[in-house]
Amino acid sequence: MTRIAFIGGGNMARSLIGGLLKTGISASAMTVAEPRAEARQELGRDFGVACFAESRLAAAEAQVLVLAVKPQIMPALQGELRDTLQRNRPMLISIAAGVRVDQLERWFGGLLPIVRCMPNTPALIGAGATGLYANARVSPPQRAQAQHILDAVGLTQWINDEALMDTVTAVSGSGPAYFFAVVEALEDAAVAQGMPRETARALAAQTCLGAGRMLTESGEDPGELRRRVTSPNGTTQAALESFAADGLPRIVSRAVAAATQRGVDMAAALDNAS
Ligand SMILES: NC(=O)C1=CN([C@@H]2O[C@H](COP(=O)(O)OP(=O)(O)OC[C@H]3O[C@@H](n4cnc5c(N)ncnc54)[C@H](O)[C@@H]3O)[C@@H](O)[C@H]2O)C=CC1
Ligand SMILES: O=C(O)[C@@H]1CCC=N1
Repeated sequence: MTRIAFIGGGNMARSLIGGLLKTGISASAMTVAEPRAEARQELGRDFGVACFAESRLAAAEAQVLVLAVKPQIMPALQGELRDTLQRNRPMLISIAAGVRVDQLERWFGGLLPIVRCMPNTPALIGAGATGLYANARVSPPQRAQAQHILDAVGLTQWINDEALMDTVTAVSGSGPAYFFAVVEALEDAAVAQGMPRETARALAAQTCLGAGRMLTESGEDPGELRRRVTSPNGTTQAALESFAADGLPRIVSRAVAAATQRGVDMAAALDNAS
């Protein structure tokens, strides 16, 4: 039985643990390191996993360590985990935004198999999207193991060029927030025209779900799906022309560039701090 230790028991770790339990992995195969006593209690109560305040205790028997702390905390884990990593040589799976494989190798040891991945919050409901990148030390069975862990919470895509992991973060990692922001704006626009907020929210949210399902279930190109909604000189065309006049593609591409750059900058700040 592969033993998996989660270092950090926050939102993303909870979604992965919940997903893995649903795939049939036993709670006894998982441990969690989490400094907050209340969070440890909740993890034990909700999932039946053993929780520890100290990382080295949670990691002691694990073949896989999922590093699920905030990027800024990552360098501090090296002291807590050094002995365990030297003894067991587990595979590390980092889900931290921005943090590069060469940084993880510097902090935790260059000989370790390391997978850098970027999930997103829909993982909480099993509808996540994750990009994964592996260093050369990850064996084919370990690659399959890493994929199995992330498959438990949604779709996975391997990325061969690590530089594109910051793009993954900017597209699917942060992406749910973009759609929430569009739904908020749609809702506000409807309210401004006199619609009750509850009705506006229900219509906007269900439209987001319906469009997402058509995209993922029909196999059709998004452009084709858009054209099918757009009657010549109809209402959709009026809205899309307004989007085009306001430069929607440029707005989106600038936002994605800003998010990508922030990931790069976050990693650079860790270089300077560690
Ligand atoms: N929230 C999001 O949309 C996404 C977040 N991520 C990444 O996932 C990571 C975790 O994010 P969340 O789960 O949202 O954060 P979170 O704040 O919910 O969880 C982090 C947990 O780590 C714990 N922690 C702090 N110091 C620790 C230590 N020394 N040892 C063990 N645990 C420690 C904290 O108490 C907290 O419970 C971050 O690196 C983030 O970049 C990745 C994809 C999406
Ligand atoms: O905003 C962030 O930095 C994290 C990474 C992706 C989603 N949330």
